Amino acid sequence: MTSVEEILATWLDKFKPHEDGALLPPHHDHCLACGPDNPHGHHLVVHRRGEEVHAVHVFDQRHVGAPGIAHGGAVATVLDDLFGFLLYLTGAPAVTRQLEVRYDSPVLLGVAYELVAKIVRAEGRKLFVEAEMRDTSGGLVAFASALFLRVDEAHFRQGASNSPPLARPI
Ligand SMILES: CCCCCCCC/C=C\CCCCCCCC(=O)SCCNC(=O)CCNC(=O)[C@H](O)C(C)(C)COP(=O)(O)OP(=O)(O)OC[C@H]1O[C@@H](n2cnc3c(N)ncnc32)[C@H](O)[C@@H]1OP(=O)(O)O
Repeated sequence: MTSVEEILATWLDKFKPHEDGALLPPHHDHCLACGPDNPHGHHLVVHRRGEEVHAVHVFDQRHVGAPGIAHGGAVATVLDDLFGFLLYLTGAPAVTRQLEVRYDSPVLLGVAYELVAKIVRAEGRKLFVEAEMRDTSGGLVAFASALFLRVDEAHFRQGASNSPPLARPI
């Protein structure tokens, strides 16, 4: 498991400019939504597309809610994390202060969906963002809006003494 200090050591590199079309780096290797080394994760892969970020994503049986349908919390996780890739376009880390998800249609397991997120407005530390998830016919299946707040390194150091986690499942 990567420690907070190891993540901090490489984090600022990720905020260097990324070209249009570039593959954007995961937040860290064990991030629940985008970390390639998290066996429970979504392994979200995200590219920059102009001033937006873009992904094609398939939920699998690990994310099941009702049979055959993705759990709403899993959908929210992916949308929240997609917003986290917009931060690479802003040049500064931020965290979710509020997230709202509208579920328009069931998100089916094993089916590809297209996700796009953008910054709607920036006011000081505040970033107002929106995302859409569409099926291959272009139908809107989910819409999310969120407020992210810029934070400094001290915010992330709050997890340092707990990484890897001290608590164990009982
Ligand atoms: C440089 C080094 C970097 C190192 C990086 C290390 C590794 C990083 C690894 C991975 C990063 C992953 C990145 C993306 C992953 C996906 C996103 C997530 O899952 S993030 C996790 C979930 N979120 C939290 O855990 C936040 C928990 N909350 C907090 O810690 C605090 O609430 C915090 C810091 C976010 C804000 O606290 P306050 O006390 O600083 O600020 P307040 O007072 O709440 O609000 C500031 C302003 O915002 C307004 N505000 C608050 N809520 C609002 C709302 N709902 N609508 C409109 N305005 C609102 C307020 O009125 C205020 O405005 P006025 O400054 O006075 O103008």
